[in-house]
Amino acid sequence: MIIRKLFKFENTHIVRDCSTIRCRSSIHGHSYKIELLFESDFLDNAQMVYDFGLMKDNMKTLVDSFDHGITLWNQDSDEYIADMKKHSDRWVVLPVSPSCEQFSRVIFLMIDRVLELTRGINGERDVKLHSIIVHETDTGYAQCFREDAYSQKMGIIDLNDIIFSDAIKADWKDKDLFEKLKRGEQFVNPDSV
Ligand SMILES: Nc1nc2c(c(=O)[nH]1)N=C([C@H](O)[C@H](O)COP(=O)(O)OP(=O)(O)OP(=O)(O)O)CN2
Repeated sequence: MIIRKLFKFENTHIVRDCSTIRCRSSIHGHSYKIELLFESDFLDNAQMVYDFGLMKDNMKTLVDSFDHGITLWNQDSDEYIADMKKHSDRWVVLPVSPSCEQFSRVIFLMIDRVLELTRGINGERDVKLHSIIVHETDTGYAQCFREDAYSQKMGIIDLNDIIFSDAIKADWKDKDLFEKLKRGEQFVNPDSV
């Protein structure tokens, strides 16, 4: 069975080198819709695959980190990156260009790591991240499956190369969340949310 949780955020970017002129030459924003799809053959003690409420802790924190921020590609010009950081407290630097394809890969890697490191305490079994869908507009989306997220052909993405600004981290309940994720520390789900 597959279950799906939808999150939303507002984010701005420029996507260098694409064919769409407005997209490559003007900073613009999107109201992103992010779908997290999980699968399991089993149900937990509440006869759910994975309680939606549990997704509103670390998973939502990471997705919401992009809200009202600008996403920057670390290969963009130093001048552009410095200027954007000067005018926006909330920025994320990625090792990849912020197309919706790469957004979906980045978010897959983060959510997959959270799931891998989180111990469920309500009988959750064999829950796997099926895919991430990133809707950039009402008419265009990318869906990332496991093989895409870890694809050498598309380029390996290293979590160590993702940088959240201090203003973003200041909003996190656990300021050390991403460091813990990168170090592989275990999380335990609460019994109530
Ligand atoms: N495969 C991709 N194509 C495009 C991406 C992308 O991430 N992946 N991104 C863009 C731009 O960001 C652009 O803002 C969105 O393009 P488009 O779908 O053309 O947006 P519109 O709102 O103009 O779409 P309509 O269907 O005409 O309303 C470009 N391409």
